[in-house]
Amino acid sequence: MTDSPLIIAVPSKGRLQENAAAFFARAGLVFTQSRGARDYRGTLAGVPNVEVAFLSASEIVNQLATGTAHLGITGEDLIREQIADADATVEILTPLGFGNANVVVAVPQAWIDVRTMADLDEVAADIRTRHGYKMRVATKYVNLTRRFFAEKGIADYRIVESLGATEGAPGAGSAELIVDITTTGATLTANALKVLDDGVMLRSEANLVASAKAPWSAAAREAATTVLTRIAAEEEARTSREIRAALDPARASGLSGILHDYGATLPFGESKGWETVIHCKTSTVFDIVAGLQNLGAENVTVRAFDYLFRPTNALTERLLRRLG
Ligand SMILES: Nc1ncnc2c1ncn2[C@@H]1O[C@H](COP(=O)(O)OP(=O)(O)OP(=O)(O)O)[C@@H](O)[C@H]1O
Ligand SMILES: O=P(O)(O)OC[C@H]1O[C@H](OP(=O)(O)OP(=O)(O)O)[C@H](O)[C@@H]1O
Ligand SMILES: [Mg+2]
Repeated sequence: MTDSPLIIAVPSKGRLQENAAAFFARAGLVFTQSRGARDYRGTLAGVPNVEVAFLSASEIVNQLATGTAHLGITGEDLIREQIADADATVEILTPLGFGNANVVVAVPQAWIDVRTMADLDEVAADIRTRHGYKMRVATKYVNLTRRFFAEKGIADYRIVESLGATEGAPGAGSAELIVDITTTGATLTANALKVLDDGVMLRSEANLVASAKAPWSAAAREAATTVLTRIAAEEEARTSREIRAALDPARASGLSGILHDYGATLPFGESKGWETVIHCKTSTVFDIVAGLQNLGAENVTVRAFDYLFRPTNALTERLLRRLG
């Protein structure tokens, strides 16, 4: 236990696989897969005490919840659906900007008078009197659906658990409406379904998630710190730029206003001569360049980085704070 390795769960199939692999690669984290192994497992090149488990997005949630894996990439929809008290069990370290999809309530387009969740009350009553059964909702998001319908005051319905092709259920006659995940809406449209106006239950994306239940040995913490530090350095690099310019020392006092206005810094301290080096957020580059030119700066260059390592980073801090 004192030196049990860090286990990172990575999507091995489906919507998140490619983006997750690209995300780790950008951070300089390269998987080496042990071929022929019984287990679908790997390691991280150059980072000791790490085991990589290649799993489906839904199994990753299970392993984070039970503490079998320490870190994982998975969709927030699955976290909220599969873990009853997610905030007590896992720490969502950061959203990753891919795997975006909404969990929605959708009904047949033919129901022209049904636009909101409140309208479902009348639909349920109508189905009861006409057919003698409860309104049926097809979904694999059973827990999210129960929670959302309760919040909206809809109680007279029954869930029909669906394991695939949920959008086909109304057409097939096995349910009246559905709850499912959607990105482009193409599948809903192809099945003549529409999302209710207030029917977006959750806006989901892929997240980097830590388990609060896993055995966080000293070795696992150290490996996690290495991994998170690289991920943070890649993100910091992507969102930062370096500006270099020749600035007359006699006019350098004008610099502090610019730095203050745009939250920029002098990474090497105040310039001794003409050469001035600034770090700033990517979005502020051209405003700062204009400010420098107003001060008479010349030969202004802007550069991007591969990695930018700061003394601390939000990801590692967040994890260590949670682990106590
Ligand atoms: N259409 C979509 N666009 C973007 N992300 C999606 C989409 N559908 C699902 N996702 C995200 O990817 C996660 C995994 O979905 P995916 O369908 O790839 O899983 P899977 O491993 O194929 O498992 P299953 O066979 O149960 O669907 C979803 O829970 C969601 O977070
Ligand atoms: O809004 P859209 O862009 O059309 O995407 C939505 C579809 O994508 C997912 O299915 P997937 O293709 O993963 O197949 P699955 O049902 O086998 O998981 C989801 O379950 C929807 O059916
Ligand atoms: Mg799928």
